Amino acid sequence: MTDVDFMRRALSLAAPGVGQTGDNPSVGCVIVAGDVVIGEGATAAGGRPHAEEFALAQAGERARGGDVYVTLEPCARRSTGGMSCADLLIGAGVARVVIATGDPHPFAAGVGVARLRAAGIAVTSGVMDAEARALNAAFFSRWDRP
Ligand SMILES: Nc1c(N[C@@H]2O[C@H](COP(=O)(O)O)[C@@H](O)[C@H]2O)[nH]c(=O)[nH]c1=O
Repeated sequence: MTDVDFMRRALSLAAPGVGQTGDNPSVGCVIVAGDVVIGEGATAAGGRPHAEEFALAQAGERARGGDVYVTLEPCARRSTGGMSCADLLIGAGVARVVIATGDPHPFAAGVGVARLRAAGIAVTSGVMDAEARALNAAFFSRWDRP
């Protein structure tokens, strides 16, 4: 299985939620140990919880050292005041995060990636970028506006 295979699975988790997540984009997340999926999830209807929260809850302790595939840069701040997904991933001890595309929202906008890297997590971005942007086209056209 390749990065593209797992990202395709994450995108397919996010697809049914498009249009149901309010102001939030619909995001998919898959956590893998070796080649085995140990957790997965998508943004809940209404926009919360986030995809990573579901996937981490399912993976539990097995997430340590795992690879995470997520269709959007993990958030670095929450409007609800809870833990950001970047901090949750760091706390879980994952080894690598593969991201389809950056989050233009001011609650992430490069800060999520920078925080993961500062914590020693390997980050790869741009895997199926165009597909991820097309999936949440309304969200991206709203935030990418100058
Ligand atoms: N839906 C979604 C994200 N959405 C992003 O999270 C931020 C808003 O957080 P909040 O208002 O607290 O729900 C904002 O940057 C938005 O683009 N992020 C993720 O890591 N995973 C998810 O599943």
